[in-house]
Amino acid sequence: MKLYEFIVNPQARSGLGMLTWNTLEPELKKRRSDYRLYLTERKKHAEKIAAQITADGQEHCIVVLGGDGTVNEVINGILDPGKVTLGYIPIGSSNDFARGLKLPVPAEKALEAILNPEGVVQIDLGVLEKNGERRRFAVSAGVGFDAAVCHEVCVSRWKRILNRFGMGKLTYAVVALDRLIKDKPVRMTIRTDDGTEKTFERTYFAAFMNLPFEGGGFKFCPEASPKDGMLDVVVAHDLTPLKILFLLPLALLGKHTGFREVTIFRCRRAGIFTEKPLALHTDGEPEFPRKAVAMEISGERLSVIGGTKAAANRKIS
Ligand SMILES: Nc1ncnc2c1ncn2[C@@H]1O[C@H](COP(=O)(O)OP(=O)(O)OP(=O)(O)O)[C@@H](O)[C@H]1O
Repeated sequence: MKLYEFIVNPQARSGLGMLTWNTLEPELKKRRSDYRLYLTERKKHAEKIAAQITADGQEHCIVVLGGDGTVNEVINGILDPGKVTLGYIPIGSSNDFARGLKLPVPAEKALEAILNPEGVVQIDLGVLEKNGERRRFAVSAGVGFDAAVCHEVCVSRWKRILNRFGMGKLTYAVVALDRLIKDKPVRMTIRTDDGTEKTFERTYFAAFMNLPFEGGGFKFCPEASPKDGMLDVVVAHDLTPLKILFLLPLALLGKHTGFREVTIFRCRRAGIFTEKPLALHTDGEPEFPRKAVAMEISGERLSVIGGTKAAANRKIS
């Protein structure tokens, strides 16, 4: 019988993680499923747990119950992504991993799809490289404004307050407005693996995307695919704050792409250079600010349990 290793973030979405686990565990017991439970106790604990589980070099089925941040920690702890099948029960505030892969969101449905899998999707993983250190990402990594928003969301009391009303996603909008007033755009140069160099004089952010959505549903790179071995890059530059306010709602629908202040391109690897250290994130988790970083598609692939048969076989664009 398959052993499911459940890594549960009890604090995801301000405590919903534990409540959700408590409603799902009886179902596992009823079905006599073979499972082990690991509750995360602090930041980066999921990474340690995933490292311990996979240290034997064998194949494992790891089920994550949490948000995008917990998924990020788990993929960074895994020894060899090629030997892991990942199930996901999305209960975070943003859920861009589930959204991008069209995974079922209601916890009962997500569990059902994991226990009775009708297919898996093989996805690429991205890597952010800084000072010799490598961090994998599944959804996206960003430099600048979007990362500064992630930093602030992590410490924001708004997230706790809005999560109580099931509106945690709104935190990103509230914090983004605040940053918009405070942050000044900077000069950024991006060098890609095909030898192209692009310089943007007044850059708000650059996001390197493996999946189409980040920030709780912003469809920044509508064509991003986790299966094409490429990163889709979106750069927001030369904007006025007013124009950003105009474009952000359009970005929820992926309708921001035709504007000249939004540059989108594709690459396998990119070096990013800025005049001052900028905030960074991988899958919404803040990283230490740097002036020079690299992003790339890692070449590793991870199997993710799909939803229904239709979802598992559906072409993920
Ligand atoms: N027991 C814990 N106490 C406090 N923080 C924890 C605990 N376990 C994990 N964490 C941290 O909680 C953070 C957020 O977790 P997660 O991403 O799962 O939920 P979320 O923030 O609600 O969702 P999303 O990332 O989708 O917005 C992660 O940075 C993780 O390290």
